[in-house]
Amino acid sequence: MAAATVGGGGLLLSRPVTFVTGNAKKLEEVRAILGNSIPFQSLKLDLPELQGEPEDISKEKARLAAVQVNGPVLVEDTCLCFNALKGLPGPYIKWFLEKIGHQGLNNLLMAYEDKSAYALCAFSFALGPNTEPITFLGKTPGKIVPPRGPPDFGWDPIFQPNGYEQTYAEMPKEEKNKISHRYKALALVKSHFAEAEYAFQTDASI
Ligand SMILES: O=P(O)(O)OP(=O)(O)OP(=O)(O)OC[C@H]1O[C@@H](n2cnc3c(O)ncnc32)[C@H](O)[C@@H]1O
Ligand SMILES: [Mg+2]
Repeated sequence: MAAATVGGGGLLLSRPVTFVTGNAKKLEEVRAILGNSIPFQSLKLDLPELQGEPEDISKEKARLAAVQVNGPVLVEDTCLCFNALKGLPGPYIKWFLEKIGHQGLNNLLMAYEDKSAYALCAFSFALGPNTEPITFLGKTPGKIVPPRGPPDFGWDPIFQPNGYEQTYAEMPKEEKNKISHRYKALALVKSHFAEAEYAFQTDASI
């Protein structure tokens, strides 16, 4: 069993939460943003790239991860959505980026005045296999610009958040982590964990 109720209304989880991702940069940011607020371990696993609406993709990712881990899991799926293209590439940004790169993504918007976009992060948490995942969304609006800054992480060089002169790539990491789509979604994850009062069974308590 993945979880049991404990005194005080909290849930006792049989294992620590596993954050499943194949992306080292994501993991780095999640670690930096969460600090010690939620104890988790990570598992490098390339889950299938699914199709559909961001929230549904994230939930399905959590279901697949929970089966693999056989315990509580956290996953996330990130979208980069162009308003002129009605939200595309959205969840398909990974392949668009891989195939056409930063310049190609700029070119997609050449026919449009509107360069506005938003970064969307959908975290899903599942207590274990056969449990319905809960999803937390974080969204940061901005615009698509010609690449500026170190090309360390995905599309960071072409995304300039509203209210900033710098792209995500040009900003100090701490600054990105205060305003990012990932930060906003994780703030909701943290609140959920605080409210749910999950307790984690350690070896000592088994
Ligand atoms: O294993 P998972 O967690 O799925 O990792 P992934 O790299 O496959 O990630 P996604 O499926 O969420 O695809 C999102 C794409 O956007 C990129 N990406 C995700 N977050 C980003 C961020 O904050 N800044 C820039 N690029 C990002 C990422 O490198 C992918 O190319
Ligand atoms: Mg992926």
